[in-house]
Amino acid sequence: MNRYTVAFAGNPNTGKSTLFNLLTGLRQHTGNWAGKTVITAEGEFTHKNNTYLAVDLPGTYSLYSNSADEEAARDYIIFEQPDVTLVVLDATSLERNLNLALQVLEITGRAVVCINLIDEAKKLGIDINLKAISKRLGVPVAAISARSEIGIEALLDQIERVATGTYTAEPLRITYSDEIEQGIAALLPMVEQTVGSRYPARWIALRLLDGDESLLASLKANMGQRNISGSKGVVSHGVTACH
Ligand SMILES: Nc1nc2c(ncn2[C@@H]2O[C@H](COP(=O)(O)OP(=O)(O)OP(=O)(O)O)[C@@H](O)[C@H]2O)c(=O)[nH]1
Ligand SMILES: [Mg+2]
Repeated sequence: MNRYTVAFAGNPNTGKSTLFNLLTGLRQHTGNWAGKTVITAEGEFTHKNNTYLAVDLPGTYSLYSNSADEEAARDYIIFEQPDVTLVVLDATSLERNLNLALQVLEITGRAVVCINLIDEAKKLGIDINLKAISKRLGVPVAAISARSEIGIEALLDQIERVATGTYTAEPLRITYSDEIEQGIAALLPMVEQTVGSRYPARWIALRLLDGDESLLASLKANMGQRNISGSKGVVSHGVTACH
């Protein structure tokens, strides 16, 4: 029996805590207003032969640095490196919700996309082509209703495939405008040299181009000041150069 970590990410109010409670038997607070989960809650569940540590992250619209919640969710995914990041989406607002999924996929391919509230989507006549979405995103996709307990076993099977490495992800890679891609290409070797292969260098380069000081501070805190400011001051230089 192996033990894996699964982080629950998603926009506010998409049912992360409802799913977390269903799986772990815990009672993380849920409700229909935004921003309830302010600290990460942890609980365990088992599926088939494996145990999973579930981590309920705060709801966020992005992994930029607009709020403490976004920084907490971002730092968890980057530095704790869960075996699986489960991105919980609201089936009734997929277009808006997919933005966060794309951001997660820029950081890690060890992800499962969970489309929740399919009971509500059904009522609205929304038909979701799971196969097409999964093919496009390059990671497993499951449709569930956490409240009505629909689709949970299939979701757990997908989590297992990613956790155990039996699913080979090909996470969608966004190609940006030429100007941004050139900036990434210029920064990438320096970022790779500074942070090593453990961290998502392309994504970090992208955030540094955007002047994300909070990410830089987190990198420094998590990797140690000496590594990151390094002999050449590589990453700091990247930030100032691109403002
Ligand atoms: N109809 C329906 N409602 C759901 C479902 N899952 C969750 N909900 C409801 O959606 C609301 C939000 O659920 P939460 O679990 O608190 O959402 P959350 O993603 O943890 O929210 P934050 O912690 O703010 O990010 C609650 O009223 C839930 O009962 C579902 O599958 N169907
Ligand atoms: Mg919650």
